[in-house]
Amino acid sequence: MRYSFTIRKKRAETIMSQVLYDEVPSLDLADFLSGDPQRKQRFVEELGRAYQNIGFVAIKNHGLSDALTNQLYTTIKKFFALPDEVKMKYHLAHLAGQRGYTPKGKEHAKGRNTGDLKEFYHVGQEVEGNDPIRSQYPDNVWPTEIPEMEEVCVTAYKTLEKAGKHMLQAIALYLGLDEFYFEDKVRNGNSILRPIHYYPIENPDSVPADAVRAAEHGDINLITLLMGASADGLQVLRRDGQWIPITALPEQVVVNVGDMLARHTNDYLKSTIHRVVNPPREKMNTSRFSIPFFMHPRSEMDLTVLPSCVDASHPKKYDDITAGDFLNQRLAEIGLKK
Ligand SMILES: O=C(O)CCC(=O)C(=O)O
Ligand SMILES: [Fe+2]
Repeated sequence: MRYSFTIRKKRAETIMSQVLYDEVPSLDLADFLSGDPQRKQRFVEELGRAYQNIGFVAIKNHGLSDALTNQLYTTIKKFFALPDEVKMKYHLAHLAGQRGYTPKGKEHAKGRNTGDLKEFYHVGQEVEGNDPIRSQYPDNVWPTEIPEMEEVCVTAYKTLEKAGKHMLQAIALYLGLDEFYFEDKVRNGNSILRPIHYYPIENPDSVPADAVRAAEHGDINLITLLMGASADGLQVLRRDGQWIPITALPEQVVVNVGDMLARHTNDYLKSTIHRVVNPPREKMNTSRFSIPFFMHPRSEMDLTVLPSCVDASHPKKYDDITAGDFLNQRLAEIGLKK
């Protein structure tokens, strides 16, 4: 039986408001794509329930092969192993970190001044077809020292983008929208693949006392698909204030709700605060790598709160804004844009 969105929402809220997850739920994207209406519906319900609560799931069968994953890690490790002065050739300050390399300690979480203990590389959309949006995006930059980086990163980008579109179809169904509601909004969207290196620190006393790998934050975008989250350190903040470690398996990708989707749904779906904590002092001299894919829509997407997410007990919390304006606001707040 299918409930209307409002009834389903109320029912889920009464049942689920008591639930505190001890771990992030695991789902199989193959269920959604199986062609079996019941399996598909179950995926939608479980995903929605997780997103109303903890804001994170771990999924398998996302389409990224082990071979591609390994190739991607090998490639980005080679890049980050280059000397800082070589990597700095790919730091393009005028692009607000949108493309290429961002050096150590540059980005900080919203509301903080101390930079995170990380360096990263941004890969943006390679526009397909004759879409005039091409003129909005800066070109990708590719390090000449690592010739395979372009192909590996673009292939991973397109694969994660496809998985992200399927996740958005499931989200749209959960919200009582047309399954393809997000399709035209994310076509040639402003998504970013961000390989991150949390670099080794030989002397922990040499960094500010409050410096962490990634300080607590919510992601800016619609949804994030995160590879490599299984390495120790990533934690999500549960509603009761407790930090829950993410324990994804190597074959899983973690997919979480970002602030744009939370805003569009009036916080019906939760953009949960998360962080990457430092290892114990004696292990500060080790590296950690992760590769989030931040799925952004086209800048013109209207993030105005969906009318179906507003009622007497959930008044509209956010002003109307486009995705492009929201992104610019947030880039300034995290130190990447003036
Ligand atoms: O490195 C991780 O596991 C998470 C990174 C993250 O949350 C981010 O870059 O937004
Ligand atoms: Fe994040």
